[in-house]
Amino acid sequence: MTNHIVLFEPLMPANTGNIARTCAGTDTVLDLIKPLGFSVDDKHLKRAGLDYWEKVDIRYHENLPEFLQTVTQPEHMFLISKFGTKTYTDPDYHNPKQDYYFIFGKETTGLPERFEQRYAEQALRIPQDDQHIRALNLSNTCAIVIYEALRQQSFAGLERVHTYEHDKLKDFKE
Ligand SMILES: C[S@@+](CC[C@H](N)C(=O)[O-])C[C@H]1O[C@@H](n2cnc3c(N)ncnc32)[C@H](O)[C@@H]1O
Repeated sequence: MTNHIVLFEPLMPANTGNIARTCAGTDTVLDLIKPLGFSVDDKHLKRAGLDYWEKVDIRYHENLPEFLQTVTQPEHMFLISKFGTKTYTDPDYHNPKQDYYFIFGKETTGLPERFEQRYAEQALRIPQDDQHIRALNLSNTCAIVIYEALRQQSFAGLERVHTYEHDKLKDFKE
């Protein structure tokens, strides 16, 4: 089973850097659909994700149709959209034989309307107060959704208990 975070035409390097860090920490593949709003040498991207970039399985796609050709199980592809009529916690993500794809829109305009309409049944919303904000921050939504999938997968492959030499809860150091 592989989880994928898919970013459609991301614009802001700091967001993508943060998301790369989340991917590195959760063994999640990062699919980037071009055009990107930054160069991979961008200093903001590096500042947000430099230590992690090399540790992430990053796959670049020239455009949305090209990305879609790589999805072997379209029924396990989810559009993360505030227009979704289902909640991101509704689907079952726990099957170890499946790959799961979570597709996020660009910071300004989200996902293309036609794409949202075509896969409306697979669009998931993260509940929010629409009177106060128009949308959540992209990198936060990635973390929210991937951790729900991981929770359902019993955090397989991740350390539930830390492996650090120094234990702040136990070792007392002046
Ligand atoms: C800043 S939002 C873009 C908002 C854009 N105006 C739109 O129409 O979607 C960037 C991306 O974050 C995700 N997002 C933000 N808030 C969300 C929410 N409440 N539910 C689901 N996805 C959300 C979506 O993937 C969205 O495409």
